Amino acid sequence: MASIPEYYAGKNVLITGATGFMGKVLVEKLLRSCPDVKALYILVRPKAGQSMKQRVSDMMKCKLFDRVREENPDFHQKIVPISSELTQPGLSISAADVERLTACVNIVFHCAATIRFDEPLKHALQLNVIATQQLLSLAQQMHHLEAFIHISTAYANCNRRHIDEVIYPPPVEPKKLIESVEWMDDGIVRDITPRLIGDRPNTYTYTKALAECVVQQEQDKLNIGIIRPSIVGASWQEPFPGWIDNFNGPSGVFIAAGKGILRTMRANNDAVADLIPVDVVINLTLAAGWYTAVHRPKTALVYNCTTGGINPFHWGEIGEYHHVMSSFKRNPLEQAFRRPNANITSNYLINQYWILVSHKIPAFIYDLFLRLCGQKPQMMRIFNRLHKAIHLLEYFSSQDWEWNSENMSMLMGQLTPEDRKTFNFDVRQLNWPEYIENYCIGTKKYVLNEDMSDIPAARQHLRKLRNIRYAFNTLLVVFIWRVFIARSQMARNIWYFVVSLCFKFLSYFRASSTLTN
Ligand SMILES: CCCCCCCCCCCCCCCC(=O)SCCNC(=O)CCNC(=O)[C@H](O)C(C)(C)COP(=O)(O)OP(=O)(O)OC[C@H]1O[C@@H](n2cnc3c(N)ncnc32)[C@H](O)[C@@H]1OP(=O)(O)O
Ligand SMILES: NC(=O)C1=CN([C@@H]2O[C@H](COP(=O)(O)OP(=O)(O)OC[C@H]3O[C@@H](n4cnc5c(N)ncnc54)[C@H](OP(=O)(O)O)[C@@H]3O)[C@@H](O)[C@H]2O)C=CC1
Repeated sequence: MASIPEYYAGKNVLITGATGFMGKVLVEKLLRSCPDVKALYILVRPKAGQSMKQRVSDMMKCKLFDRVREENPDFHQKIVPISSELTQPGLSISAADVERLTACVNIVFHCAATIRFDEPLKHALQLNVIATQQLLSLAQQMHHLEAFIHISTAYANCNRRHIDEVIYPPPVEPKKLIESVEWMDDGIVRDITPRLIGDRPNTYTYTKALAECVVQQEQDKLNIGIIRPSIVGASWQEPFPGWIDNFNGPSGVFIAAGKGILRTMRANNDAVADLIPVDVVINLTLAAGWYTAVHRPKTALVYNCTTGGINPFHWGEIGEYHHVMSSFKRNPLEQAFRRPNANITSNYLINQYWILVSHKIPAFIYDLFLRLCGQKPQMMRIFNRLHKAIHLLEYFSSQDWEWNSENMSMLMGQLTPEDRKTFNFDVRQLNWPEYIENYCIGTKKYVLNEDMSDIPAARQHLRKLRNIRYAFNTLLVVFIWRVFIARSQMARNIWYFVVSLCFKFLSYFRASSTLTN
């Protein structure tokens, strides 16, 4: 049987979402580890005033491609951009491009989606469900298609506690919902959204569940694989540790904590923090593409791509052992607002207390200071945005899910020893403290584009912040002393009583230690 690189040799691959976080890693890994792949057709739209070509050329200059660029400087010749806006009829692919794709594509990876939690339902439906439907229709016209791999999310069924590798019945028949929403104006759809999504937290998980159902409906006509990653984080090993390029999920939280802005967050310390490195997801995806094409399973196979059941890591471990905080103290971010020191609690009231004391009051004081210096206040605005993001994420950090990941283990068993190394998705080998350290460094280097040579200056800045805190605390004690204690006879009596008690306690200890010696 062909190995994974042998299978992809000479194949034409179609990828949606190639300009996104996971899509880029998929393109890079295919080019690097399957060097004989024939061509990668990527569906790209023009965006933010940039043409499709410009976007693709910028993407290929990205540091992520350094390794493949070194190994094969002409790698870009294998990338064929196809102009496409997925929310438009026919995915707005030109007739000539449709002809080209249907004539040659052998395998499709569908990564594109809107992953925003606050996306209006109509738009989320358009992109996550209708575009998937349209892509499936296009796939059916492809004469040489061998596999269709759809990227879903492990949280598509987050309304369940135990999630098997099956496609659950959809909350509503997607076709009916699409037809009804079509004629409604945006206001009506907004009003009925909470009723529709029911016990799911957002339109993202809801539409991803519907998309799985749409994909399943084609399982008799296509060879389908569905990958369900949990919380996708920075790369573990490939192409280098710690690569990350966005603020989504935990990355934004880590950065906010590293900058000393985020000081408290609600999470269940005992719940599993089901992070999964992006390179693990992509290795599994490529292996699943190979397996689906070679073995042609009769029904769509679902792969829960998670770590919790195999090598669990808990939110409490991030807080308790301060993996994130200690990493940012060793490798501080530039111009931190305060020293990194975030507290994780599951208690709503304690969290609210810290939000007031450690977020709102410092933001108010800082904004006051900015106003006095004649500058525009900004901290309160930053905190409001942070609270909005955190509020949307807390659903995922406050609960526990159990995913069955048997298909992931089954797939691993099917690989040759060589493929198991090249396309490693064995998360038992993952060392969490080391991974989190590289993740934090990755946010500094690749998301914030900060230079590692500035670390001594950043450490100096943290020392300055610590001295400011000591000075502030001393001033506060003196102030409290002056205002509350020095002015009241009773407070003074209590104070002297406490001091004399401490003194007696100390004398007793000194005496007893002299006796034992
Ligand atoms: C030490 C403690 C550890 C505890 C750690 C717990 C982590 C618990 C993670 C669970 C995670 C589950 C994940 C499910 C797994 C999926 O299946 S899928 C993918 C997950 N999807 C996402 O994470 C998308 C979530 N993000 C959103 O929906 C939108 O960005 C938001 C949060 C609604 C904000 O929307 P918006 O106000 O329009 O703003 P947007 O333009 O997106 O960003 C505004 C600013 O906020 C920043 N920002 C965006 N996202 C974030 C963020 N997550 N955090 C902070 N800042 C952010 C942006 O950088 C931006 O800053 P500027 O560049 O303007 O300075
Ligand atoms: N990140 C995560 O934690 C997780 C992600 N997933 C799933 O993985 C997949 C990839 O996620 P990720 O890479 O993080 O997401 P990104 O947001 O980084 O990428 C989304 C991709 O979809 C493309 N896209 C969005 N809208 C359109 C459109 N209208 N027309 C054409 N292309 C469009 C984007 O293109 P453009 O650059 O033009 O915007 C981009 O390439 C998604 O299906 C997501 O549900 C699952 C679990 C967790």
